[in-house]
Amino acid sequence: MIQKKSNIILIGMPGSGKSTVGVILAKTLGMEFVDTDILIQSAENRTLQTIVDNEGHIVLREIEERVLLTVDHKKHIVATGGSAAYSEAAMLHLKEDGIIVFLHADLAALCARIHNYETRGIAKRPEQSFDDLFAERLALYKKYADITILSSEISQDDVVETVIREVEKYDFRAEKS
Ligand SMILES: Nc1ncnc2c1ncn2[C@@H]1O[C@H](COP(=O)(O)OP(=O)(O)O)[C@@H](O)[C@H]1O
Ligand SMILES: O=C(O)C1=C[C@@H](OP(=O)(O)O)[C@@H](O)[C@H](O)C1
Ligand SMILES: [Mg+2]
Repeated sequence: MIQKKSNIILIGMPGSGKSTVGVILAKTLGMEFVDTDILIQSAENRTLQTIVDNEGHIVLREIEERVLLTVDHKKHIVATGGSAAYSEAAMLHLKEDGIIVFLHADLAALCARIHNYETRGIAKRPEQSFDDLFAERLALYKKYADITILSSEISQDDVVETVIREVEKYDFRAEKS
């Protein structure tokens, strides 16, 4: 028997809309919302940028993997951080009960939305440009995505509508039981 998925997992670059779209999706579908960046900060009792500043981006990715592997939420919209896709173990764990939705915005749209590239706690090499990070990650997001939504040119509300339309084609149970 095919196990229906109960979560929607949002992945994508910083600025792709995971956190903001995630909240609207949860309200629209009557589901719960969790942002894994907040789970990390609660577990660590410090900000993501503090982790990067003090211990570097690799340690942030390791902490993120640990936290993602503890996620056992049901019927949640899960907004991940942009670096979640570096962990194969974490992505496969989230996929067990989640449809993975890649919010794919192009570089120009992302740059227009992100104004705090150096202070947002991004898990990147210190000298790494946003363009380079985008190129490095694209293959990872594509690898894990069940659904890809092109979100550069459309409003947050239209992204929400598109996600809902696309997940309906999957084995997904959003209804409350
Ligand atoms: N479809 C969209 N159109 C325009 N702006 C958007 C869209 N999606 C998100 N944004 C804006 O981009 C910024 C970053 O969004 P955010 O949800 O924090 O991204 P993420 O969690 O993926 O890093 C926010 O200011 C948000 O309002
Ligand atoms: O892309 C990244 O390396 C990161 C993005 C952040 O989340 P958003 O994608 O929500 O900005 C956060 O997880 C962390 O600071 C690392
Ligand atoms: Mg976010």
